[in-house]
Amino acid sequence: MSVLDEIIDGVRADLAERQARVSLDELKERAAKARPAKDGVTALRGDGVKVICEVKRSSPSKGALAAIADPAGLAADYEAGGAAVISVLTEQRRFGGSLADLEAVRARVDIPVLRKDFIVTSYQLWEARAYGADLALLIVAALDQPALESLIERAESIGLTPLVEVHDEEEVERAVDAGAKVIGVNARNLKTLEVDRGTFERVAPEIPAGIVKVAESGVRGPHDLIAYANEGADAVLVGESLVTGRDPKTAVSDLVAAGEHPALRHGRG
Ligand SMILES: O=P(O)(O)OC[C@@H](O)[C@@H](O)c1c[nH]c2ccccc12
Repeated sequence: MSVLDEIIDGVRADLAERQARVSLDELKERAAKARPAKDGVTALRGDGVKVICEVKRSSPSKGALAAIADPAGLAADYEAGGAAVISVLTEQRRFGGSLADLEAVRARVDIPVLRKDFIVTSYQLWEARAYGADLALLIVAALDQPALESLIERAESIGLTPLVEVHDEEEVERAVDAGAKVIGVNARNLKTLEVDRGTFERVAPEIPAGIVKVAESGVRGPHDLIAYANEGADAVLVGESLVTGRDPKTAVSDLVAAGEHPALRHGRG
């Protein structure tokens, strides 16, 4: 069984518990009271490379990264540094996150918030909306094609922007066929947990013009952002280097400044 399969088994067990506690109707009521979702596509397009900053306590590959006693405070630092979107890991077992983290972050920042989890049912999309998310991650490798299609549709119908994650050319094709408007290329293979920074350069040319391209994982600092930008990234998603660094706000503003440099040639379109 791959790491991804193991993670998803745990996610399904935790999900079953929440579903036993909170009915779908209750979630929908809560979602109806949430502030309307902000458009994730707009937030990730435009001049300069957008920076998505992640609140992440631990990871399956590295174990504990940072305690993050105050996720909302960290998100506020990210926002002050110029982040375009905040990503909040809500998976509990391997990443140490929760819906409470999502809710706390949502209450503190004005920019869009991404629910980062292993979403396998529409219940989780309703949760995302109920706890204030504007975007939700959908991992192609975790879903069969009918499930991917229906989750993209459901996400959009309730106002969420799906960030559809791929690892190779075949998954790009599936994402595009399913109607993805924002595609994230994850340099970390979720089956082996290895990071290959060459993944984006290989896979991004398969993504049609007009779709927002996000380079995910392995960004250590401005030089990695610049490399991804030159390979056509509209945005980068950064976690570990921000949560383990000493000054997240400055680290984000250094990334944002690098992404705004006029010499950068973005592959936008
Ligand atoms: O911490 P990093 O290497 O900067 O990576 C962030 C993000 O890309 C990574 O957390 C991630 C990308 N896709 C995921 C899917 C599930 C969980 C986590 C992820």
